[in-house]
Amino acid sequence: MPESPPQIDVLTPPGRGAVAVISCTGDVAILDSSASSSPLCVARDGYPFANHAINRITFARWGAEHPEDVVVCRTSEHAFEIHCHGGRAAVERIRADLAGVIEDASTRKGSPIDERQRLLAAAWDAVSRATTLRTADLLLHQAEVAWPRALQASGRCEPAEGATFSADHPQADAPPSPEWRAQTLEWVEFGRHLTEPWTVALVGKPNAGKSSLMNALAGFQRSIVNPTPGTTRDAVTLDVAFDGWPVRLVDTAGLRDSTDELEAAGIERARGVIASADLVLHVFDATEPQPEFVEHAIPVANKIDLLPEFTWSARTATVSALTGAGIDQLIEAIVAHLIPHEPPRGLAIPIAPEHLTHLNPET
Ligand SMILES: Nc1nc2c(ncn2[C@@H]2O[C@H](COP(=O)(O)OP(=O)(O)OP(=O)(O)O)[C@@H](O)[C@H]2O)c(=O)[nH]1
Ligand SMILES: [Mg+2]
Repeated sequence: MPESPPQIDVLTPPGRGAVAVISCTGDVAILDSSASSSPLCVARDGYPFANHAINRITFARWGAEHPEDVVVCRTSEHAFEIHCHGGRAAVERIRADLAGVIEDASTRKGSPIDERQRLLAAAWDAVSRATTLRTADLLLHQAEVAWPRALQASGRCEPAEGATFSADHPQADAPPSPEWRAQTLEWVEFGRHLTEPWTVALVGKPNAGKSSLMNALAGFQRSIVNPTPGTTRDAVTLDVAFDGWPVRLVDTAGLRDSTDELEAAGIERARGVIASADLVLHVFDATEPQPEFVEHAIPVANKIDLLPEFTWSARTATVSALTGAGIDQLIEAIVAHLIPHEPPRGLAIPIAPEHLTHLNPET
């Protein structure tokens, strides 16, 4: 059975933090070696990491160019941790550098990381980027069951004549089967959103109650609410979970012709948000005439608490951001719109860019 390649995991949760912790299975000596002239990381005490005691922390500098202060700790003979600045760029740099030396070392050892190992590592990496329990469960199923199975099935691992079949010796460069490819490519967007939230933009005229609605959907005051039209000047985002699905709400500046330079810039930004959102909620004041709706948007009649009675078309959501009436139904409508179906359990779907490249080698 071939050795499994070292696994890199970010242990700190996704999002901003002061410090991030990256764990890596494998020998810490990998930090001392490098295919290029300088080692990946140098301990402040000058000793190679391989000489350091287990569970002792060591201050170190990461990288020769723009070095970064890190703390390295061997946690066992075959694992170590790197504690670094919690910003996304620092984490990504260390992860990429580590992946690079692991790949170099495997190639030098004459056991290059094959396609199957790379695809499985990418799936596990996606698991570590889950932001909700629901997506974590789906991603775990992908990494633990669906992808390993897909890489054994569909003719990918047909043993050569006379050879014994082994799941650990797949035919690394065999193309994905056309049946699986056709089925799984339907789930590209769904798979992407398991690690990146769906975006829902709230747009509409000034004072319609977009910021109030964002706060009502979130359950707390995120966006400034004011009777003065033109209060929100720039897009305000908030990450929430609806029914366990990660959703990024984007509150925008009210859409109107404005001579105010700052407000006009905000409105321009709002149009950009509309173009890139997965779903648009077009919020309007229910006491005012119904506007012409943004294409593909869900119309949302707000302030229904001010109306004794109302009749809107079935596709219009009716809410009061003030009293909370209709908010739960609106959340249900948002979820039904964003996630009308889920892939069948067991089907391996693309959850990392590496999976897409594997399925579409020409791109
Ligand atoms: N009665 C009632 N008032 C509401 C409701 N929602 C918002 N308002 C009021 O309407 C006014 C405008 O609300 P905002 O949430 O700031 O409106 P907006 O659409 O974000 O406005 P801009 O940022 O200026 O584009 C505030 O005075 C809110 O208190 C509602 O459901 N019922
Ligand atoms: Mg606002």
